[in-house]
Amino acid sequence: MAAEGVRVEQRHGKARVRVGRVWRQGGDGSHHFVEWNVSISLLSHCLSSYHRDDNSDIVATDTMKNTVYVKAKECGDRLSVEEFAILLGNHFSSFYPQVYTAIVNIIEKPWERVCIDGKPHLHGFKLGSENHTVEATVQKSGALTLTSGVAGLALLKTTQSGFEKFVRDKYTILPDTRERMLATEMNASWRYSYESVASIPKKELYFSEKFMEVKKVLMDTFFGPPETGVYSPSVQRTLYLMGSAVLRRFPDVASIHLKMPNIHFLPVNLSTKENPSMVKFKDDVYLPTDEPHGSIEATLSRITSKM
Ligand SMILES: O=c1[nH]c(=O)c2[nH]c(=O)[nH]c2[nH]1
Repeated sequence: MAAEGVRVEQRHGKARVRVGRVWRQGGDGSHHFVEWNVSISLLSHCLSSYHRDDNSDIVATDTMKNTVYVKAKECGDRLSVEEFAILLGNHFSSFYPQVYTAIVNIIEKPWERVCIDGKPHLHGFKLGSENHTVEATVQKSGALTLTSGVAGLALLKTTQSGFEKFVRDKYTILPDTRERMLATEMNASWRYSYESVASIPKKELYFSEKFMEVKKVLMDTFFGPPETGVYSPSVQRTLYLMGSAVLRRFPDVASIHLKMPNIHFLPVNLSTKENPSMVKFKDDVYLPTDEPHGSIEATLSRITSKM
């Protein structure tokens, strides 16, 4: 809507609502625990608050924050972070007449059950490394887009990687190689094909299981078999193989975005006039670097033939 010749596109929400939830229902006395960082963004008809001093249509962001805790409390049974995001999105878009779209982002921290003397601890957890992310967009109609992801998955292999026959011009100094380290800190996100809240699988913890399986396919493809590995001719090629393996394996994944920075480990060579080979690089001593790094990303989806 335009007033006074000014168009307003707006949304409002609450960012970084942190919640921990324990479920103590295990028959064996075991506890389950999640830690979520929830961000909510609502698209709603509340232009009068921008145009005039009229807040009568605003859902207070403080109320959104409270709702996260109320809904966490109400979830008496364990649920996946995806289900919680959809539950919140569904609530906001259906409870308030003026809200037409709710976008819920959640980051789940990787708390993992510890093993003591080889035995899973009933209530002890340690923090792993990569986060589980989700974005659920829920429309008032019940239409859904659901994207899950893994953030900060650091992977490295010490061989079976090279880079050769690239563009060579007067600015190029990088030599061709068939022997280098390959390291990345990957962010991957994949969109599920479920298009409505009603159509998501009812199976308990379905998306938690999928998350583990997708991560496994990504890692298996990056590393190859344990004894032999698999040769990577470029980050681009490895990224493509990882993403297409996920599309092949999971019919309900419609597309996947992979962001794979190429984190460089530079060969170390040190010399003085007196000692020209103080340290001579023989694929052994490296200088790890954060910056600059290569940045390589792509989105893969199936080509559907229009027959
Ligand atoms: O796998 C790689 N892809 C590149 O695009 C690139 N560019 C570069 O300098 N090294 C590499 N390695």
